[in-house]
Amino acid sequence: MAKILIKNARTAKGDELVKADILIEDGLIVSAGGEIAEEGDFEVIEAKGKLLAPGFIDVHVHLREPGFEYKETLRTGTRAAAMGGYTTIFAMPNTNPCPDNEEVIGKLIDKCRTDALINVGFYSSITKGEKGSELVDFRAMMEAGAVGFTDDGKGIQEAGLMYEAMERVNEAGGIIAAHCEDESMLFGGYVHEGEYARKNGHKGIMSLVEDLQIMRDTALAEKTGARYHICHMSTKEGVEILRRSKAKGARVTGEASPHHLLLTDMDLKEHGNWKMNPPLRSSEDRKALIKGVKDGTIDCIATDHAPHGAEEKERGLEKSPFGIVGLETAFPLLYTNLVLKGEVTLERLLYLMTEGPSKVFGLKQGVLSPGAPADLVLIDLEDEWTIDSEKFESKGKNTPFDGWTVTSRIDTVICGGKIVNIGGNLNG
Ligand SMILES: NC(=O)N[C@@H](CC(=O)O)C(=O)O
Ligand SMILES: [Zn+2]
Ligand SMILES: [Zn+2]
Repeated sequence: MAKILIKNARTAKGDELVKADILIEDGLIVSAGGEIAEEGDFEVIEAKGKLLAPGFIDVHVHLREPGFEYKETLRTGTRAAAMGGYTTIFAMPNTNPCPDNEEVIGKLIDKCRTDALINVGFYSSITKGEKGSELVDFRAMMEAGAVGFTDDGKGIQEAGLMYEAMERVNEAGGIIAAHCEDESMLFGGYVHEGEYARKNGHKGIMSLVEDLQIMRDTALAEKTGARYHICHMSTKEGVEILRRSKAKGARVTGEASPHHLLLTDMDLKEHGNWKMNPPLRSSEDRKALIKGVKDGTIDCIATDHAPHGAEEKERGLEKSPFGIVGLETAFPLLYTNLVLKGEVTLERLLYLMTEGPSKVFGLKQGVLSPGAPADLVLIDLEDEWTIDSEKFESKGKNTPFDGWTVTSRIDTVICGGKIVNIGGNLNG
């Protein structure tokens, strides 16, 4: 494989951008930082001061294959990811069939060889068919390549079942990623129980729906010693419980999604594109998530990219399915609205999209060190553009951010030493 030298890029160090060249060969980083002489037989990419970072890692993506190919496929979802600067994504198992056995997960891993533009990892479900009763064979699923275990889309309703799952996942050396939702506490709610729901006559979802399972599961993780990761955290109480559990030494981590970091229930509109699970919460919740992002309580940012058909999302807040897309807008939205507004540093944001998730799942990606996979992104931090969902590579156009103007654009994406996105043109 060809050698590539990227000249005159810049990396984020504290509040500064420092000049960096990077040399890659055979799909790996050979050296990074400082100046590298232009001698030898390699392709040179002139970065012209663009920001260089490890390719982004998103540990929470819905690719919808098999079973819901009209919403997304391995191909369209990984193309969307490559547009967003991602080089590694983990796909959720709420598909049909569901990867709860070696055969289904094996087929998905195989199909990625032809269909995926970037690295894809697959979660196994925790229970057979995500039905919440019979546990999968955790060891066998890990041997078949599962990156973790989740029943995402649903919470595990019984404490005893989660306890047993943690015991077995721990024995197998795996990690549970939990969608926290106590269904007995829903009472028909579909948006946050807050000001917007009250004013507009909608049924609310209490924060407790999420917090009760976070309390229960952190207690179970403390008892069992299992690796436990909280998906799409949305409440201030949840952040505080995670902070306390970490202080006790439990092996617990958490992720937050761009929409929960940027929007509140008062941003809701009467359209399905503002409906997701967990729902947009209050401004105190949003502030607590940002605090968690800054102080290290929250370990990574994950989009929870959840594409749906346009007609499904036309059914309004009450009747449309939960979920919004996120892969193609995450970095520009967060850079524009958190970094440029002084809420979070660029270095911290990048950490949460690279090394943070890499550490949670024990990956070799996510760093710019010699020997690491050459998964890289170059970003133009000055370019200003307006989000237009019609231009998405994703089949899902369901975003509340349509029409938002953002600063920064993903310019080049290299995955395993191969250029997969150059100036928005995808390769492969
Ligand atoms: N987040 C969502 O609102 N929807 C997800 C399921 C999930 O992540 O819980 C989906 O599969 O559409
Ligand atoms: Zn979920
Ligand atoms: Zn999800």
